[in-house]
This record gives sequence, C-alpha cells and structure tokens, in this order.
Amino acid sequence: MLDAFRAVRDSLVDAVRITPGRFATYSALQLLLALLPGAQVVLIRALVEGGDRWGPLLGLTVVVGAMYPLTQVANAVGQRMMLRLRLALRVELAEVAARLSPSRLAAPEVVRDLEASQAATHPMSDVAGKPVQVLSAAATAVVLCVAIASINLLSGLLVLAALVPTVLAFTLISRMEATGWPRVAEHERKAAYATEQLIQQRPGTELAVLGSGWKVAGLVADSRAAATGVLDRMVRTAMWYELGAAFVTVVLFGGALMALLALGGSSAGAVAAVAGTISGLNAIRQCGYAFGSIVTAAPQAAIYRRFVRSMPAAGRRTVVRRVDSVALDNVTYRYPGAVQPTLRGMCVEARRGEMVALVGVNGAGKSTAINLLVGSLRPDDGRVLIDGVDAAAMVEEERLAHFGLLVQEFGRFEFTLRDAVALGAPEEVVDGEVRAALGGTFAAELPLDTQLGQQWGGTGISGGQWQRLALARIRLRDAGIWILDEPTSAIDAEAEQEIFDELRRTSAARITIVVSHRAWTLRAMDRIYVVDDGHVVQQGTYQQLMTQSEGRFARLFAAQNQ
Ligand SMILES: Nc1ncnc2c1ncn2[C@@H]1O[C@H](COP(=O)(O)OP(=O)(O)OP(=O)(O)O)[C@@H](O)[C@H]1O
Repeated sequence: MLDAFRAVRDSLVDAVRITPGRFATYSALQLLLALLPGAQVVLIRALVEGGDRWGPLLGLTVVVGAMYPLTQVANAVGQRMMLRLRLALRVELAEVAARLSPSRLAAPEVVRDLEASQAATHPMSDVAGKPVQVLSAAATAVVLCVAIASINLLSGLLVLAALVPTVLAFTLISRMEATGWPRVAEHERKAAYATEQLIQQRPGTELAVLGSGWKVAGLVADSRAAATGVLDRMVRTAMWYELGAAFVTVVLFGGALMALLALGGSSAGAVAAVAGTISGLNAIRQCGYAFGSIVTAAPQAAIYRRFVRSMPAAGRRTVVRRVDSVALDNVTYRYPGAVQPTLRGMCVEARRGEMVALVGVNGAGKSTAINLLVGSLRPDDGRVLIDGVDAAAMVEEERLAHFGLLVQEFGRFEFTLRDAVALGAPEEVVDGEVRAALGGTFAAELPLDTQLGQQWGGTGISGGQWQRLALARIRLRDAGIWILDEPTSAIDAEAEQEIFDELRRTSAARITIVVSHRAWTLRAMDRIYVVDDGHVVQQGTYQQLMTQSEGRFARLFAAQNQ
C-alpha cells in the first residue's frame, strides 16, 4: 500500500512537471464528469415531480448530451497526457542506461532491473490519470449517494457500500499481478533473447547455415508458453475475483432498489433514484478499475524509481590524456562463487611511452587483469596504481577517463560512419577529428554519412573492417592509457603489420598495453608479461624470453616461430 501511495505521489509530481496543461484539463474534465450522474438524479426528480418542466428538461438534455462528448474529450486528453509522460520516462531511462558503468553492467540484477524498468514505463505513464479517475468516480458515488439518500437514506448507503467489493476485488487482483508480472517478464525476456538470435544477422546466419534454427524456435516456444501460462492463470483468477465482486455489488444494488420500493419516498423520487443507482454502477466499476491499476503499477513503478535514483548523476565528460604510469601491485582476485582466485599476487607495470604485452593461454587471467585495471572488478587484495595513486580512491567514471579500451567483443555500431567513430570520445567531436581517426583505414575516403549495416539498407562491412572502426574510436579518444585486447584478431596480416607499426610510431605520448596471441606482434614490445594460472611467471623483451628455451613463453610460441 505504501508503494501505491508513492506511485501516486511520484506520478502526480511527474504529470504536473512534464505536462501541466494536459493534466489540469484532464482533471477538470473528470471532476465535471463526476457531477453529472448526481445532477441527472436531481433533474429527473424535478421533471417527474411536475411544476416547471421546461427548466429540468433543458438541464437534463444538456447533462445527458454532454456526458458522451465530455467522456470522449477527457479520454483523448488523458491519452495524450499518458503519451507525453511515457516519452519522458523512456528518455529518462535511456539517459540513465547511458550512465551505467562497466561494473554495474556486469551485475545480472542491474540488467534485469533495467528491463523491468523499461516494461514499467507503460503502466507508470498510465497511473498519472488514475488518482483523478478514482477521485472522480468516488465523487460520483458520493454525490449520487447524497442525491439518493435525500430520497431514501438506506438506498443511498447501500449505493455507497457497493464501492467496497469492487475495490476489494481489484486490490486482490493487483496483489496477484504484482507477483505474476515479474515472472511473465522473465519468461518474455528469455523468449526475446532467443528470437533475437534467430533474426540478428550474425547468429541468424550461423543458425540458418547449421539448419538448427528450429531448436531455438523451440526455446522461444517454451518461454512464450511459460509466460502465457502465468498470464492465463492471472486472467482466470482475476475473472473469479471480479465475478465475486460483481455478485456482491448486484446484491447491494438490488438491496438499494428494494429499499426504494419498500421504504417509499415519492414515486418521482423512486424513478430518479433508480436511474441514479444504475449510472452509479458504472462509476463504481471505474473507481475499482482505476484503483486496481494504481496498485498493479506500484511494484513496477517502485523498481523504476529505485533503478533511476540509484544511478549517479551525469559526471564530467573528460578524457585524461597524460598518464605517466599504471600498475597492478600484487593483486589477488577471486570471482564470486569461484573456489580458487583467478589472479594471485599479480604484478604488472607500464610507463608512459612503453608498449607492454600480456600473453598466456586461454583462461590464464589476462582479461581479468584488464578488468581490474580499468575498475570493472575490484581487487580482493593488492592495489591498482595510476600515477602512483591507489585507484580504489577514484570513482569509476573518473578512473575510466584514463583509458581507451578495445575489448575482444568490440561493438559493431550500425549507425552512420561519423556517429560510429565519434562514440570514441565522450564530448562532441568535429568531422576533421573523425577523419583523422579513420586515416589509413578502408573508410578513409568514405562519406561520413555512410550508413553502416545491411539491416538498415547500409554498407555491409567485414569483421576486420569493424575492428578497424573500433580501433579508430580508440585513436579518436586518445586517452593516456590504451588497452588493446587482441586488437587485430580479425585483421589480415598485412593490415596487422601496419597497425602495429603505427602503434609503435605513435606510442611515445601514452601507455600501451596489448593482449596478443601472435608471436610476431610481440617483437615490438618493451616488455612482455607471461601470465599463467593467474600470476606472472616470466617477463622480459621478446628476445630475452626466447632465449629462455625452457620457459613458458618459448614453449607457448615455439610453434608460431617454426
Ligand atoms: N565472470 C566470471 N565468473 C567466474 N569466473 C570467470 C568469470 N570470467 C572469467 N572467469 C574465469 O577466470 C579465468 C580467467 O579468465 P580470463 O577471461 O581472464 O582469461 P583470459 O586469459 O583473458 O583468456 P582468453 O585468452 O581466452 O581471453 C577463466 O578460468 C574463466 O573461466
């Protein structure tokens, strides 16, 4: 209930802040509509009782005639208010998602909350109009009750009591939905993921070639069936609650009508009260429904607000261009749930102007070391030093500003060439800078407006070309520390040579750390750290390491040097 109260408060604040005009118009129309059924009772009574008939008749014509168009206009204004609110919530969520740090992105609950928040924007934008609807429908019931009570007190009270079963039923339905929807969302998320594998170009093509897409379609079907099962049960249970409420409501209305007949009042009053009682039924249903929507949206709204508020405000967007040294100082790290530490007393150091490599077999711990350097993982023991300062003291954003990181799973951003490269820098960049970053690549002469990605009708480019664009982003960023995790894994030998030559030529003003599995790229390195089982087992230049014929390095690269 506290969640529902918060959802109402927050959505009203949002409505007043984001779309005050529409909110005010909607509220005024709803409150006006609330008065009409009560006015109807009074006018019918006056009409049937005799005396001046023209006045009540005219009034009744206006009231009955205005009800439908006013309802339509109120609905349209309500929908336009909802659209504006939904837009604002979605934009806010995209801005918040853009501030997710690598460490937060790595947490599964963050991605789950983000998806739940995304789904919440729909019911949340709907909630803003609901308190007004509840108030308006409750006002209708009260006005009707007063109008009917003036004719027959017991009937009036019974009409008012008819609010209770509907509100109760919707409260129960909402509680059930609050637990049901997250389960539906989880199944839907799995189904959406599997569907994406079928339709996205790379996995879709792989599955089509393998001829095994039908197996993924089976996973989609399982997840969708599970979601439908939960929804089905919710709809069935809701139906029984609603039927129960409807039955009790009918009994109460029947009681109200019988009380009118049994306990008298004038026949004119009875006719008016019967008409009012019938229109009261609608108002009460609407009140229950609006109330139920608020309670249903409340848990989702709570997730959204918690998620948005947990995100730090947008910080300064800068890149640190000069860094003199960076080091892992005796770092130990164990992944949550793992038995053994992945890194054990790891020591690595790099100074400005140096090119340093990390090498080792798959699973040796190289990527883990990189994640510890940039701060997406925090050491259990030991320190990460940037310019001699313990990086633990820095906030993640400040720390990331020191790095240009090319990860193995680099992004293939299917935007225009300009936008895809400009993502390298957090600040706005001019075309000249984008062009400079693309220098020497396949895209050097392409128009910057070139759309990338065939699915948008754009240019299809190869895996190696995507990697060159990812490298262009790092060039554009020009941070003090470049970390390149297998930067040429998809690139042909000739282009690879050019890239490493260029890295060497331009390395004086920065620190360059490379992870590579190719022996010849290591010849240019000032120092190579050989990582095995989570710690450094050898270090030196290529020549020095090769002369240690029994060492790990020589054995690792023996085949490549034959
Ligand atoms: N999120 C994780 N949770 C638990 N264990 C992990 C996680 N990520 C990596 N590991 C484990 O840590 C070890 C080191 O992985 P890491 O990715 O650092 O190796 P790597 O040297 O970069 O390998 P590669 O050359 O294949 O990229 C592996 O045994 C891996 O299974």
